[in-house]
Amino acid sequence: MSGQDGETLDGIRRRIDALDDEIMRLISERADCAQEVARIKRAADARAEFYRPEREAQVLRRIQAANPGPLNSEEMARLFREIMSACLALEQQLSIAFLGPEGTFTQAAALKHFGHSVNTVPMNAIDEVFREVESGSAHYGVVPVENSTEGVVTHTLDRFMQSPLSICGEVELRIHHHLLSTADALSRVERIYSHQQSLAQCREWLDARLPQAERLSVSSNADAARRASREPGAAAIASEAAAELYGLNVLAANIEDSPDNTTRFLVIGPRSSGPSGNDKTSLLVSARNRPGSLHGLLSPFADNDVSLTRIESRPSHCVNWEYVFFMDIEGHAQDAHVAKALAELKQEAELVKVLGSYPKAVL
Ligand SMILES: O=C(O)C(=O)C[C@]1(C(=O)O)C=C[C@@H](O)C=C1
Repeated sequence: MSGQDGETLDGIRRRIDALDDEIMRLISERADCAQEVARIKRAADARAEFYRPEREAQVLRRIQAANPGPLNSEEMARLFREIMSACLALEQQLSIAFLGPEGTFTQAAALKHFGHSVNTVPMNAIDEVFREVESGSAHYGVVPVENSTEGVVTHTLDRFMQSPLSICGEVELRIHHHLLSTADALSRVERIYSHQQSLAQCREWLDARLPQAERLSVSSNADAARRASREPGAAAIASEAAAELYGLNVLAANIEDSPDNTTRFLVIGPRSSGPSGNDKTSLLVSARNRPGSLHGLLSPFADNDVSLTRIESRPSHCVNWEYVFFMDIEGHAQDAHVAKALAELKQEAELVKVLGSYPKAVL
């Protein structure tokens, strides 16, 4: 057998072997560099942070911009994410608390962000993820914050009102829902378990294809998959990972109503990230109780050319009928124009808490 210019299959495979040797040598050299970086960080500060989200974002953005193909940029970044994950594990073995159980989209988001060389630790609730990181039992946590079709996860926003933790990253994940069951046909499905957000995201498909089946909301899609694996006649709406983990058949794939159904997750940790050159800042702001106060909260951004990309109001839980605003703005709190806007905002607002500055999601 020979290729276009007469090279035999054996010949190409010999070339691949030689390239693999070279790739391995280069990865090992890179890992040596990471160990050297760790020594420098340790010498500078005994309690040094080894994980540097801003540097990781810069590495991945540079790789995506320089990628010559034929692999697409997302795929190339995914490979480098794993190399970096393995290098970081040589510096420090990270444990990452996530909203479990095993097989949730939040776990997929944690692995997408940190790569597979970390320990992911499932928690039963968003509150427990926060507590695990607050107590120092886990280095970082990953929690869902908003979905493109169903809106914000209010539990996560509310938890920031009391938490000393900062946001140090964000992850965006395209969400594909599958109908999973031990049954082998749709006609045998009597009950469907899923998280209420997933049931909502597949409402039209369910109305059209399984109108007679009972819909039951449970704490997570992975919990739904676990139930479906035990109960005849039951199905779950969950991910492909959950299908594998619980040994279920995919009765129907990609049943979400919106084809670009995306969920955004936040990475929480003891401090926010340094500037990466393309960042976001999340704020918790409460207005003074006087006329025009909302206008006063927004004008510092307009006056300093800072884009406000999201504003969400939530009851403050301190005083009845008082509200706090969660805001996302473009830029890092250390960028001069953002720092100026924040200083002006502090003059206007009752309270301004910077929840964190962090690199915009890369992949
Ligand atoms: O540059 C650093 O600070 C490193 O520790 C190296 C490295 C990498 O492998 O590129 C590893 C971990 C950090 O999170 C960021 C980058």
